[in-house]
Amino acid sequence: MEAATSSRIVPQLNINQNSASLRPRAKMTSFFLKTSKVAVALHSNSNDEKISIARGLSLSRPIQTKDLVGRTYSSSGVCTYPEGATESNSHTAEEKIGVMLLNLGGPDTLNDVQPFLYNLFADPDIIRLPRMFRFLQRPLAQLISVLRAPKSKEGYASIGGGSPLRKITDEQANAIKFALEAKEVPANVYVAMRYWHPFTEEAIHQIKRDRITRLVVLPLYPQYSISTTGSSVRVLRDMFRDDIFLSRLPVAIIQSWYQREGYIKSMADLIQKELQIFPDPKEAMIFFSAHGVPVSYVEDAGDPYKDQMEDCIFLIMQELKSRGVNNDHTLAFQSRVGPVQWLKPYTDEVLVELGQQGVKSLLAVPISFVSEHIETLEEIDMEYKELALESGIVNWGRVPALNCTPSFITDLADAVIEALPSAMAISTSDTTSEEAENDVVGYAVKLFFGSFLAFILLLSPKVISAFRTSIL
Ligand SMILES: C=CC1=C(C)c2cc3[nH]c(cc4nc(cc5[nH]c(cc1n2)c(C)c5CCC(=O)O)C(CCC(=O)O)=C4C)c(C)c3C=C
Ligand SMILES: [Fe+2]
Repeated sequence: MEAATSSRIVPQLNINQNSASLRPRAKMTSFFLKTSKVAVALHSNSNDEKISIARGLSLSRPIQTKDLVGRTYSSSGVCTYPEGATESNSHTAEEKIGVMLLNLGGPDTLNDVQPFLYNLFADPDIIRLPRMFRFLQRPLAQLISVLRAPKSKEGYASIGGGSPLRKITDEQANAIKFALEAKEVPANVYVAMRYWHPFTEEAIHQIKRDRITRLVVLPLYPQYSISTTGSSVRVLRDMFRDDIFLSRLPVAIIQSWYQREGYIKSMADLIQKELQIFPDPKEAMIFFSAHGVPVSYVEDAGDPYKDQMEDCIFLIMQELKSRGVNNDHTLAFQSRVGPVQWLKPYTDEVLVELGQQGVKSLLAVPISFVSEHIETLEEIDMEYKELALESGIVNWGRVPALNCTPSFITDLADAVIEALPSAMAISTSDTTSEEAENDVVGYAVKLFFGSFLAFILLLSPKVISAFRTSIL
């Protein structure tokens, strides 16, 4: 297997990934059902230079997929049209590109912890209740959030009284904006958090106000899980379906990008650098620690998260080997919550076992998230470090999160550019947003005159007499 340049883009918001369908290195399909005129306008835009940057990217091993209306996509995301398809020159309006970064969100202060936890546990993609028990979701969320808040607060207190996620995600958004500008693709970048401010709804509101004409949705989770990207995309799907502007907005959703060459190389760089700090770099075990999910997600709901995680680690190790780094490595899962079975092996148990087996040097690599957060700063740096040292490990190191590492940010900007041409609108109507507004006005006018006509007819002598006859 080799790292590809490309990311995976969903054809539909409700795509149900299964691991078998995810094995191809790079999968690019369009998001929505129908060609939008703006999508076509990309090809005829007078400002062709910018667009050609997006269109010209290609991969060494292109994989082609088709969308529901028969358009073909190369794995670089470049959209080609079936023979005979015509391109319209009618739309020359200026493109306004938006990038929406999906992230989890975290409490800004200790007072935010319980409401943040409530939002998290009220998500049916986090606590998956059988349909007939869904009415219990909110009361249960209230109960669990209140019970868990004291422990969580302790954790957040120990890392400075709140989550660093908002600040770091804002910095990443700015960095991606600059990287896109440097590649001559100016864009507005929005942060859309799932469980705390700025919420997805706030980002969507701003996108509408800014009159964005093309949107790329980029989750800040390298691997797809029902509980992370899946949950945010479900929320977006509901919003897009119910909104006239959004349903006509061409959108591309990148659903996972762990296999991108830029990401794999950036992770390998960080690991290689951190290994140098050990007294004997060759001896240190590379310990990948991923955020867990309940086993039922993978086994019953078909969450591709575990497969993607293993694939991701394979690619990073392959990259390291190509650089002559041949250290042992292992993967374990951290941060389990509640009484159900989570993905195994568990990080805390493996650390103890490794210590008992005589491993002396260990480099922890957080792998499911690209910013520092409570689980790196508190769980790994404090709890797991202490446990490892108690268990006999002598030399402990931890790879920092990617945050705004330039090679990583540049790669995300490339992912956005590659996704742009495949953006499509959900709407099956050919009307533009302006026409859609006219539609609304037209509908109101028809309603008014229709009612007026009905009123006159009802008062006409014939109708009145017919009415009298039928009543009497
Ligand atoms: C890819 C990353 C993540 C997956 C998968 C994930 C699943 C998942 N998480 C919980 C429960 C909690 N997660 C919490 C915090 C949290 N989770 C992630 C990432 C993933 N979660 C991050 C980055 C964070 C930290 C945010 C921050 O504030 O820095 C928390 C709150 C903290 C705590 O009390 O431990 C909970 C609870 C479940 C149940 C789940 C899968 C079903
Ligand atoms: Fe989590």
